[in-house]
Amino acid sequence: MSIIELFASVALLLVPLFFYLTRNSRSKAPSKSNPKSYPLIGSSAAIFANRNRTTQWTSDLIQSSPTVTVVLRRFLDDTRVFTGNPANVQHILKTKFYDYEKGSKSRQTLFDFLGNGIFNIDGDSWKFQRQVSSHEFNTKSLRKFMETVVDTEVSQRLIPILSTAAANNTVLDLQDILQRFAFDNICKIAFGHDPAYLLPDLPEAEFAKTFDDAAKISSGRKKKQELSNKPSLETVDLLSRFLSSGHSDEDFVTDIVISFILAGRDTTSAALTWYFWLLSQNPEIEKEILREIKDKSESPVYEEVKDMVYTHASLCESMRLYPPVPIDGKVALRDDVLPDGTVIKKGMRVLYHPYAMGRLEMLWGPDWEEFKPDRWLQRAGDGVSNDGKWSFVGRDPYSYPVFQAGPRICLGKDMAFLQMKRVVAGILRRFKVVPAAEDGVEPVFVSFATSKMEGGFPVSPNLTAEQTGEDNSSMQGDSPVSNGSLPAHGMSSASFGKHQTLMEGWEALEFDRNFLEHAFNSLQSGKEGLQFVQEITNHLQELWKLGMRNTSWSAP
Ligand code: HEM
Repeated sequence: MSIIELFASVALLLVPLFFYLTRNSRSKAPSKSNPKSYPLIGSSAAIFANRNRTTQWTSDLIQSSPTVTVVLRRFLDDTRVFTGNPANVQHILKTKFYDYEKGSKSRQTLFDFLGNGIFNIDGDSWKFQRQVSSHEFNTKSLRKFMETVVDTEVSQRLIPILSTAAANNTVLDLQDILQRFAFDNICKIAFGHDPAYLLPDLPEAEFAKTFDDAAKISSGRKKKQELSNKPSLETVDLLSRFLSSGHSDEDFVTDIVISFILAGRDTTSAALTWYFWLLSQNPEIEKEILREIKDKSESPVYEEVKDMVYTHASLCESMRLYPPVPIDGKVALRDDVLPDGTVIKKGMRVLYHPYAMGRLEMLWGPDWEEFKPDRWLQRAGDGVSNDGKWSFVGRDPYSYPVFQAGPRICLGKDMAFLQMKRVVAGILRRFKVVPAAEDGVEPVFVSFATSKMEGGFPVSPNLTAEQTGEDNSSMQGDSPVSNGSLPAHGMSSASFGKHQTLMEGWEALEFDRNFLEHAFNSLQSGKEGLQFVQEITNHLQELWKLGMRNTSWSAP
């Protein structure tokens, strides 16, 4: 075959391939909601150019799309659909629940870390874990345990650290503090042991090391007698519950507990970080919250927390603008058409976008940019004889899928609100959170798995005697701590980043995978992550060998 004939044959083969690969890219002209698409590479150039602000970029595309859905083609026809349309969200999360799954690619990637934990499975296995976990989550005793854990962490760690910073006029990174707080909490609730990550000196320990410590400490509770002698609130963590309630499969318990730790770590802290920033910009709203909190006891009982409707509304409103999980999605198991007409091919990722949806005028009105807890409230009474009490008006979960929606809606939602309201009450009773940045400097929203404030959230916690009526000096005298301060200026992620934590590894990840996929990749990239998994697994194996499942104590 001559050279010319060879070229001709190759060209003949390539031409159909070229037309196949470019068929979509030629179908639409670029527009505000439709970035330029090229043969073979699709919109990869625009995706790359916006890689540091993908949440905002995809949100802008959705906002300017008439259908509030955007189709982005990546390399070699790898297509992703981003939608802000509540009907589409309902379709993938509920109506066609069994046609949209986490997907096998995501499952395989995450398997080594999450195994068959609730986050990583579909079908009957998921259904079973969901039932078991919902049962444990809805017990009054777990709620009480959680209240004790949160109140202890607030009074013995959080407040002393803030008090000392206020007394010494130092600046703290509130984002870091809240992450440490959430980590201590979730480990205590999941394992029953305290990793002590929120300490006055804000240890720079590697995140994974802290996990290791937690696992090591938790081996102390392996003593059978200790457990049977202590059927108290202190021992009703999730791990003990699963083991003692007949779920004796070692892998099952390991996987489920790891899923919970992951779920509870960065979500509530992300929500609260943005919440305190919004309050600092909206003093009138802060005052209203304070009015509500001051009515309640110092350690409010459950009914009092439930009654904090204005605070509840303000948290919902804050997560509307800054959702802790800004983008999440599923994979189509078969060809489909979304309610808005978008054609879905088997294997495509369909992502719903809570961040964009919280900014849609069609859902929230022309004042969507305003932080307005009133959107979630109405005055109780008949409208004429107004008794002045607020009542909460929830929104359709498909228009506000901040906790996902449908059968897989977040299991920890109620627990998260109870925790957050207790933290808000604990802090606002005593402190005014003042951002250290100059007025007018807005923090930057960054999102990888969960949302973060770029460079942290430097604040000066000011004690507010007029708010509490307390003698603050005595409070500071009581506090056992702290040098918990960080430099006020020039703070960047790097300044907190000496330790290669899970969080940081996490942050290096691609934007549009589901958030557990992110977590796994980062863990996989560091020895520490795998070591952590090993530790937990070892711990559970030992626990298993010691026959903890046979202990006879029961939860109160
Ligand atoms: C503000 C706080 C929180 C937010 C915004 C939030 C949000 C979410 C979202 C978006 C999902 C769906 C993830 C996916 O499947 O891709 C989810 C699932 C889940 N969340 Fe949360 N979460 C929060 C707090 C918590 C807490 C504190 C816990 C437990 C300690 C928790 C436990 C779970 C569990 C177990 C699932 C999996 C449910 C299932 O697949 O059936 N979450 N959450």
